[in-house]
Amino acid sequence: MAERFGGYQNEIYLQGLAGTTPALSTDLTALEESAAAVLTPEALGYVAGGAGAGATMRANREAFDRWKIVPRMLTGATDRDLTTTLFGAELPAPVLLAPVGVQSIVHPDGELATARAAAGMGLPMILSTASTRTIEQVAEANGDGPRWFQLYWPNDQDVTASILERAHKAGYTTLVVTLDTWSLAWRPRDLDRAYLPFIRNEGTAIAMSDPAFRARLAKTPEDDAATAILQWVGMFTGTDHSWDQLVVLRELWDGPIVLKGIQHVDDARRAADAGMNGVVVSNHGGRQVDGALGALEALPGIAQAVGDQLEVLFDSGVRTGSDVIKALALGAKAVLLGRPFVYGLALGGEDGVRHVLRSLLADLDLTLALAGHRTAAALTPSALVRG
Ligand SMILES: Cc1cc2nc3c(=O)[nH]c(=O)nc-3n(C[C@H](O)[C@H](O)[C@H](O)COP(=O)(O)O)c2cc1C
Ligand SMILES: O=C(O)C(=O)c1ccccc1
Repeated sequence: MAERFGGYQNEIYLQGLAGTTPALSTDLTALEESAAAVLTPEALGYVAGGAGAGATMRANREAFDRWKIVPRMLTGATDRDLTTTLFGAELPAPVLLAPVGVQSIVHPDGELATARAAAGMGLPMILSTASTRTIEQVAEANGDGPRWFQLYWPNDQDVTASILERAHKAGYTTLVVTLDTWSLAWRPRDLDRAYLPFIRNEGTAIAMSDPAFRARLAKTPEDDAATAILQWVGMFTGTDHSWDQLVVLRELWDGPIVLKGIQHVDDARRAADAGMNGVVVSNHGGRQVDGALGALEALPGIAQAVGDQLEVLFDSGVRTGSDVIKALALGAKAVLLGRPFVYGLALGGEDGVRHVLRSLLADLDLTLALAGHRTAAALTPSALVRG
């Protein structure tokens, strides 16, 4: 029988009989405000901030608000099935943890806490290239949980090859190549504080522990951190690539490859033509092109064009169970959860991330049921109306 994620609701009410209420809100949209009380202004600005004037961050939410669920009655939705299959692996629910760099700025356990919480739920964690722990440390914390690796594509092929080899050896199964952040956007909340985590050596652990990266340095990062950091910035940011170069990654990675940051139908088609296995329809949570369309607006066209050839995933603005339902109904196979789990991490470490995931899945399970659907995988646009 499928796992009953909605059970978290009963658990919370029963704990209430013993006088206990949840340590963190069950309203994931409220967590940013709670996290503001525990984070430094720099870390909060980095996580919550977006590009430019924040128009695309707002557009992400507005795009969800434009679609409404039309609930159906007496459909026999008592026993739900949230499972989905991605690249041959069954997931308990259509949710992954988005790649988020520099997690030590919000909690000392950083990516290790996230890896433990994700493994406990059986949901894939996507480890960022800008992690504050090494590929191997996160794999160990993740144990037998599913794990994917996100690549910020270096401009050095030996370093790329070395990082991908390490990820493969450490049991990361799927490669996510992020295309929309080859350079950081104009982000006023960070600029006004002159705050950039990785020039303070936060989020560079993977490169600093990499033999190919270290071979490029005259002195070790331990002896000369400043030079190593500049080398990191030059190698991992500022270089765009081209569609032709994807063949290199195909040669270096023996497993599914997913392109993240796809927003145009033609780019989704090019991904399919280039032999890629999936795309994440995403605008990076409004952190890159201010004025770009809400990510959900891009989803239906892309799903229609390539959904039969590629796994179409989605992120940017997912906050509730109904958001997940909308994205699935509009053609996503699964969604990536971003900022909400980072706030959970900030507020409660591993327990905080687990609470956020359990809350989202309980909300998804109950909302799916009450909207009259038994399985998440069978959702179609007919579950929605544009209002
Ligand atoms: C603090 C922060 C760091 C991020 N770091 C990365 C990263 O290292 N690699 C990546 O592909 N995406 C990164 N992202 C983008 C997320 O993977 C995801 O696309 C985004 O958070 C979705 O938007 P949402 O959080 O508003 O739902 C980051 C997002 C945030 C908020
Ligand atoms: O801040 C981001 O959105 C992001 O993707 C990133 C890029 C480089 C290092 C850390 C995070």
